Amino acid sequence: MRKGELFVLYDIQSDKWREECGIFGIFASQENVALATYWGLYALQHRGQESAGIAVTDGTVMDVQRGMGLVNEVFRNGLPDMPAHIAIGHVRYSTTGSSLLRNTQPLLVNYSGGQISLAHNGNLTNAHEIREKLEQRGSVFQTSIDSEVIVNLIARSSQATIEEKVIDSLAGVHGAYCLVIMTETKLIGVRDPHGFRPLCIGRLGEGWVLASESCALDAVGAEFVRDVDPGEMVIISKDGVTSRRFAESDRRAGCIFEYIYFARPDSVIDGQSVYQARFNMGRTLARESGFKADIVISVPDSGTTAALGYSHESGIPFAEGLMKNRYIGRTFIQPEQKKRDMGVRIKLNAVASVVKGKSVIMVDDSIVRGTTSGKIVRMLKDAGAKTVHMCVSSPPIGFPCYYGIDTSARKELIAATKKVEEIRQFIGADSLHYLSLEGLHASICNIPEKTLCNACFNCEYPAPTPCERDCASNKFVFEPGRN
Ligand SMILES: O=P(O)(O)OC[C@H]1O[C@H](OP(=O)(O)OP(=O)(O)O)[C@H](O)[C@@H]1O
Ligand SMILES: NC(=O)CC[C@H](N)C(=O)O
Ligand SMILES: [Mg+2]
Repeated sequence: MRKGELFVLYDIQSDKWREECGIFGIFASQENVALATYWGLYALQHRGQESAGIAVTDGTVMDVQRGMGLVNEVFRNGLPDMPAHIAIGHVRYSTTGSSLLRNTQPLLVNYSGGQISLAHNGNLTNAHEIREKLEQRGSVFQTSIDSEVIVNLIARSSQATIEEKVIDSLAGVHGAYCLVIMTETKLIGVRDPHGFRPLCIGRLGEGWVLASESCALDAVGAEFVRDVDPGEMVIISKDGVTSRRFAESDRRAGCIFEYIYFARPDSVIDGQSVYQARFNMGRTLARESGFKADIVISVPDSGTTAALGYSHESGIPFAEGLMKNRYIGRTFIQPEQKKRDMGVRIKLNAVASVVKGKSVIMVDDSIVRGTTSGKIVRMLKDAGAKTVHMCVSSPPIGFPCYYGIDTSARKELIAATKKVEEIRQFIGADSLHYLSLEGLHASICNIPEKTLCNACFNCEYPAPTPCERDCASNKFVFEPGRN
């Protein structure tokens, strides 16, 4: 580094091609609800690392604290400081609207009916159109996120109760949304009719908890009760929990990538253990690929469970051939350096004593741009690995996601333009095998195949997308951008 040289803050932890948000809500008069939300968000940190926020109410007023960064950074100086019996929280990875302080969630607004706070996981595919119409009718927006459209629609609704206002607001909204909504006296949870994103409900003493994943219920000592159904609204008040079906689902479409990568392996989503699904993916991958080698290694963290399954099925011993720096967070690097190269090297390193002279099967959950796998294959070879067979526990990702995952544009997806053999050459592996879509479905054995969204693999989008799409020519007229 030269003296006086400019440095940029590069968030290696956030250099992820795809994440989404995590939401949490609690109604419990006996608990410190702000603290419980903090721990809940901590457990959901893997779902979004750009910003975090917690909103609380004591029944009369609301307060919200939001900031950029990880949960422990945002609340370094304390939590919202008021006695409260309801709280909601959010960890964000932006899909619509840039990663800015003004776009952090939960949103909190005053309207004629009082105050309302909302946190959203998902992505609305017609938010731009709705926003334009609302602006023409005089609405003003404080953020550039899609989620604010729902808040605005709720505030404008002429329905009498908050439940009716929420239902009214969602009638014309398309895409993916799991919501936690807080009023002064109620906590409301909503899951869109396709059930793209997960949302579950738990019991904590006399109180109730809503969370994106069951691992957050575990973190606060809540007992899992059930998943919120697609098209269902749950209303929690001092009188307990009531449920309303606000829309019929013509096609249930839970995101398949929750099982492959997003969700924590200790979570159970819609009755399917994420760990078991990933382990099965590894076993199926071993049967499909038939590769033989001295050792099976994983690309930590998310490739590890599938690698264990591969080792179990094939009888080839599992070894830790790559180490991940567990303290990886924000790092300063020189702007002219290739960020991702540096990122991979800081994040992962080969264990030469494990891989030297060995033929290696390396299991990872996905290849997106191919940057991670390419660097790691080189790293392993430099450390003395004889051969590297790459096994991927998902099919090639050829199509972007519009339902809450900030996927790369299609042109950045390596499988959109290259065949498997070309990808193998690009990453420098000796062989490459992707899990088949059939093998993937067989691995997620508790969920019927037809109720999952596979659009990133087969271009079969279960709900409207925000662009004109021509599957035959694979041309997208409009790629959703950031603003
Ligand atoms: O082909 P690429 O564009 O390089 O992306 C693919 C890699 O990204 C993801 O891991 P990530 O770095 O998010 O970390 P994690 O597995 O530790 O969560 C995924 O598990 C792959 O390893
Ligand atoms: N990843 C998400 O679920 C993001 C939620 C919302 N669309 C936002 O950008 O804030
Ligand atoms: Mg990974």
